[in-house]
Amino acid sequence: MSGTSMDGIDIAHLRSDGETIAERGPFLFAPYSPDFRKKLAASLDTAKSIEERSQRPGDLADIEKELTDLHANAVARFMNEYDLKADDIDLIGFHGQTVLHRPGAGMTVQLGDGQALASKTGVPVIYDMRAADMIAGGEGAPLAPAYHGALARGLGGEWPVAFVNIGGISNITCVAKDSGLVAFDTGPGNTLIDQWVEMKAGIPFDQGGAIASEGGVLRDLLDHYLKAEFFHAEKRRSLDRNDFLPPDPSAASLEDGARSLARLTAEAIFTSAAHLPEQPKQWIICGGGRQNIVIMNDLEELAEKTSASVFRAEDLGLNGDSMEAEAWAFLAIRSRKGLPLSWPETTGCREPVSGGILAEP
Ligand SMILES: Nc1ncnc2c1ncn2[C@@H]1O[C@H](COP(=O)(O)OP(=O)(O)OP(=O)(O)O)[C@@H](O)[C@H]1O
Ligand SMILES: CC(=O)N[C@H]1[C@@H]2OC[C@@H](O2)[C@@H](O)[C@@H]1O[C@H](C)C(=O)O
Repeated sequence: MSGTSMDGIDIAHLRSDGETIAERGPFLFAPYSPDFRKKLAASLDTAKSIEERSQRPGDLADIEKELTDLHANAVARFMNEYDLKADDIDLIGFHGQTVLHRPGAGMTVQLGDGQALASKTGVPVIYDMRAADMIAGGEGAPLAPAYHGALARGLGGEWPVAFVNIGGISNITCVAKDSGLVAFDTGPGNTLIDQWVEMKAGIPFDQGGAIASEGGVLRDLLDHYLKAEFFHAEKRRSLDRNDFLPPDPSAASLEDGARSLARLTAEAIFTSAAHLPEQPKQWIICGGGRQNIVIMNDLEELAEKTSASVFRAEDLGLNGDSMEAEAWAFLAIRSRKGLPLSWPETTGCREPVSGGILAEP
């Protein structure tokens, strides 16, 4: 799995029948080099000219090849580190890198050559898992909810339970005790914070929220984002990384900007969650944003108003870094068995729909 923050490749090993989780295995993160991150960032602009999803304008074909090779190398490292052979792995779930996501136009593009990954690793690969959902009228995202639902069944405590993934973009899955899942993207996660600290100080992210904790919230800056139609529209929709852009560098000091954008991440989650049929009693936070103490404190403050509790995934024995990669393994198994990856309540598709393409080595 390589997410919208474009920081690297997450690899997780999962044993499951696509319904329940038998075992969560080891995890490895293979970071991209600063050079490759730059290439990926530039590829988002190049991808804007794509009119048909198989097109690879400019250097996108080269980047796709490099990305696939990096994934194959990361899989080899993972197998070596954990003493696994190709025969020990039934399937690889391959997300690829989203470079364009336009649900309104029914188009989502992930770079990544599933066939080449299967040939290089010697393991069957399931890839392109978002496309079928879009053909069925869905947003193409989020897809992790199927896995959040399976994880929730193993938890105790009060219901409903919400899983919030704070990655580049944030998304929520709300699981009620006796009914299905409701899920949607909630707004900016870490991307704006990453872009802001990069722009102002040349650093890739605000480690631990240290910069934000030195700043103050600029309410006007925050309200400008929260006024966006995305938060108030009747219909929930999925986000492209470029749907929200960072503030102008002159808009704030480094610290106040980081503080305000951290607050935005937290308030965006609660503003979007107001569209849920029922408010969660437990909030489980995963994704890199859970490491930002300022975001976490803001979430706790906002949850207190509804007498709900906020947990880091680790508090409940889960792994907030590997969860998305585990989800892609789980989805690959479901795809192989023809089980749904998405439902009307998770992506807005017309009926439950499976998806993904199988590539044999
Ligand atoms: N120690 C940390 N302190 C603060 N922020 C962190 C820390 N570690 C990671 N992050 C943030 O988390 C981001 C990566 O999160 P994650 O890997 O969950 O995103 P992703 O999976 O790429 O995105 P998405 O879920 O949107 O697809 C980084 O870009 C950074 O902003
Ligand atoms: C198009 C796309 O890649 N969307 C990502 C992105 O990152 C978070 C959020 O936006 C979510 O909708 C999705 O990823 C997660 C893993 C998902 O589909 O569940």
